[in-house]
Amino acid sequence: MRQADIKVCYPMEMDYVTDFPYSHMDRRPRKRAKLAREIPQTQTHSKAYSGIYYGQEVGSVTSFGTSRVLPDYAGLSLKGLAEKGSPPWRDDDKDGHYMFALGENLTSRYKILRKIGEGTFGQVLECWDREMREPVAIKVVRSIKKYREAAMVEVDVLQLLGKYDRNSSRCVQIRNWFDYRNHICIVFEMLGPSLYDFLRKNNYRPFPVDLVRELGRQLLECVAFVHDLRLIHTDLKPENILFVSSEYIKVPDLKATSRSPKEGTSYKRLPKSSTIKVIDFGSTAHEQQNHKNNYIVSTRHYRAPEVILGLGWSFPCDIWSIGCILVELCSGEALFQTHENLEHLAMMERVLGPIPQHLLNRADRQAQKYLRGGRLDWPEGAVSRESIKAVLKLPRLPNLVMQHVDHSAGDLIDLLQGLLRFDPYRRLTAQEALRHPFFTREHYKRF
Ligand SMILES: Nc1ncnc2c1ncn2[C@@H]1O[C@H](COP(=O)(O)OP(=O)(O)OP(=O)(O)O)[C@@H](O)[C@H]1O
Repeated sequence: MRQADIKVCYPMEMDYVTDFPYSHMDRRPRKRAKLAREIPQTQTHSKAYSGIYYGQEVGSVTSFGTSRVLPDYAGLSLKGLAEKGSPPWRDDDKDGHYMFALGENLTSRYKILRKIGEGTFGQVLECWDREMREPVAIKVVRSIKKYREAAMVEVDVLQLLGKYDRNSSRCVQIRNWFDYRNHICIVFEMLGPSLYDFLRKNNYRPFPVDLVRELGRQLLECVAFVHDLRLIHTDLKPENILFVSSEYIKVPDLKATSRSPKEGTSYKRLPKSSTIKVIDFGSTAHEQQNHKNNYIVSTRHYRAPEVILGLGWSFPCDIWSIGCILVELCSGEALFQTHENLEHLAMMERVLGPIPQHLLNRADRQAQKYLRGGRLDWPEGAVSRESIKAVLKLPRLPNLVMQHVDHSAGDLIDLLQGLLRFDPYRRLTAQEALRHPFFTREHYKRF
C-alpha cells in the first residue's frame, strides 16, 4: 500500500545519509526528494545580469505562520488594489518559502493563479502573464543563499539549452527570470502533468508498450541533446518529465475488467498527445567538474550503482535513470523501491545479475561497509527480514518485462540490459540507445 502524501526534505548539509526512515512507511513517497546535494560547492553562477527585477514593495511586514498559500482573498481586498499593485511585504516562512495569496501579483506582470508543485528548491506557481497573455509556470526559489545560487546555475543551464535548441530538444523552455523580494523566480512555459502524476491517477497501471517506446525515444533525444552540450541532468525521474498537454482520453482497461468482471468495465487514462518535456535542471552538472566521490546525485530509486559505490559518475548516470524509468512505465511501479544502499545494491543484483568484481574492487571507503570478502555483504548485512523479502520478491529483468508487455518484449529487454549495465563505460550512450531496434524496427506502431 502506498502512503500518498509524505513529503521528505533533507537538510542540504547532510551527505551520504540513508535517505528515508522507512520502517513504517510505504516504500515510495508521492514526491521523491533528492538528497542533500547535491549542489556542488564549486558551482558559481555567472551572467546573473539580465532580467533582474526588484518588485515594488508596499505595506508593512506581516507574518502568516506556516501556511504558504494564504486564504484566497482575491475577491475581497485585491479588488481594492490597483491591478498592478504589489501585495504587502510579508516574512518568508521558516524554510525561506515565499508567502502569497492566490490572485496576487508577482511583480506587476504576473498574477498568481494557483500553486502547482513544491520541491526542494521552492514552489512552482501557475501565473497569468499579462504581457504575453498566456499562463506560465514560475518557480519561486527559497530565499536561502545556497538555493539562490543553485537557481542561478539552473538559469544559466536553461539559457544555454535554449540557445542551442533548434528543433525542440524536449527540454522545458525558460521564458524569463527575475529577483523578487530576495526570491529568484524562473518563468517557464506552462506544461501538463508529470509521468508520475499520470501513473498515480491511473492507479499505477502500466502504460502500453507503444507509448513507452514513444516516451523513451523523446527522453533519449532530450538526454542526447543535453549530453552533447557536455551537461549531465543527474535527476531524471518520472516527476521531472511532463506531458506538454493535460488532455487525456479514457479507454476500457481490458486487463482490469477481466480480473474483476463483476465490478463492470474498468477504465484507464491515456494522454491525447505523447509529447513530453524534461524539467528541473537545478541539479545539472558540467562534465568538466570533478564528479569523483565528493557528492551523491539523483533521487534514490534512479541512482546508478557507480554513485552508490563512490566510483565517480558522469553521463552514464542519466542513462541508468532512464533504464529505471522505462521499467517503471511498463510495470507501473518504481523498479528499486528502497531507501538504503546495501538493500539497493542487492536489489540491483537480484534483477540484473552480479555486480562485476572490478567495480566492487574500486568501491570507496564509505561503500566498503556494504562488502565482505570482495562481494556484497548480502543477505548477512541486511537490516531486517523484511528487507531480505523485499529483495527476493523482485523478478529478473526479462521476467519482469514479460509480465507486463504483450509485444516487443525481446527488443525492450535487450535495450534495458544495455541501459542498465553496471559498468558505466559499457552502458549504452543516448545516441546508441536511439539506434536500438526497440526504436527503429519498421513494424512498430507509432503511438
Ligand atoms: N513548466 C512547468 N509546467 C507545469 N508544472 C511544472 C513546471 N515546472 C515544474 N512544474 C511542477 O512543479 C514541480 C516542482 O518543480 P521542480 O522539479 O522544477 O522543482 P524543484 O524544487 O527543483 O524539485 P526537486 O525537489 O525535485 O528538485 C514539478 O514536479 C511539477 O509538478
